[in-house]
Amino acid sequence: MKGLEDIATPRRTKEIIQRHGFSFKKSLGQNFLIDQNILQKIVSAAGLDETKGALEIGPGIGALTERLARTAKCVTAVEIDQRLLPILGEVLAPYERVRVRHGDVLKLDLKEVFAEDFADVEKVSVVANLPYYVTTPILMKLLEDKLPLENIVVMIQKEVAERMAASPGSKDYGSLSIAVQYYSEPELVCIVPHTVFIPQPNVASAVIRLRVRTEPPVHVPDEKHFFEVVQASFAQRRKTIANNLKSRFFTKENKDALEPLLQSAGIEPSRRGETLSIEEFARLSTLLLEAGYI
Ligand SMILES: C[S@@+](CC[C@H](N)C(=O)[O-])C[C@H]1O[C@@H](n2cnc3c(N)ncnc32)[C@H](O)[C@@H]1O
Repeated sequence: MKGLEDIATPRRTKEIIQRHGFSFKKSLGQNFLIDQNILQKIVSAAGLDETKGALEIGPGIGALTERLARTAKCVTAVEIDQRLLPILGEVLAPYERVRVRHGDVLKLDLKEVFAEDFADVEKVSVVANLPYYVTTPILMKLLEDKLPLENIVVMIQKEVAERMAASPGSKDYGSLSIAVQYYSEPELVCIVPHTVFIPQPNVASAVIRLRVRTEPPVHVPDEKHFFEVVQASFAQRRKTIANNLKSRFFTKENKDALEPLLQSAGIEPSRRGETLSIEEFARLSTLLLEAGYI
């Protein structure tokens, strides 16, 4: 917007915060962005244009929101902290296509939000600098609700981003990698230095893009059972897949049935869960279900 300094500069952010007497709440994961380049990278990674909508979670004082408002057709931003509402009302006043909703995103009916706010846009992406204390529940809610999303581009803790994008065989690969990769194709966009935030978080950060899949990469007869098998396989990382599955799904009487079943899925019983691909987990959970063990 002409004549208006961007929110995401150290000077304007401090000015807004001081003028409103705002104090950061660590318990709400409040680390605000003050760097134009990072904001540009986040918005570009989302592939927005004037036909698309953006859902932001946790707008703070609007640093990212104003960027989204300049790029997308419409923006909905959900903020839990009531103290930020008057600030957002003021700083976002120049932008017409922004709606701020007060509430906890985890309690919100997002299908309803989509129906009300995004009825006239072709595609919607979630774009956010997430509160780190609830990263995984928020992302799993977005993915499991099967919302019609194109991309999810979020700033999160670097370690969590690496786990989401990890491949089989890596130390970061686990049930979170499989859950995220079942619903999306993750890609690390960039690692972010502490200096782009006020106040600076005490963990490293990264931006990740999840391209939301229209169809999962594997077919499983029952998603709940599939994820149960995945969870069980990583229950104790040092144990073999056979031992983890025996402890979870088998009894003393029937445990000998597991090894032939693993063999028939093409999986050596001595392997560890962290070496199995999503396709192997799909085969395994289907066989376990068909044989009546789960
Ligand atoms: C890391 S800050 C990001 C602020 C702003 N987007 C920025 O980049 O400067 C996270 C924001 O999420 C808000 N928040 C925390 N928990 C939330 C929840 N459950 N639902 C909605 N917003 C939440 C916080 O109040 C804060 O404004």
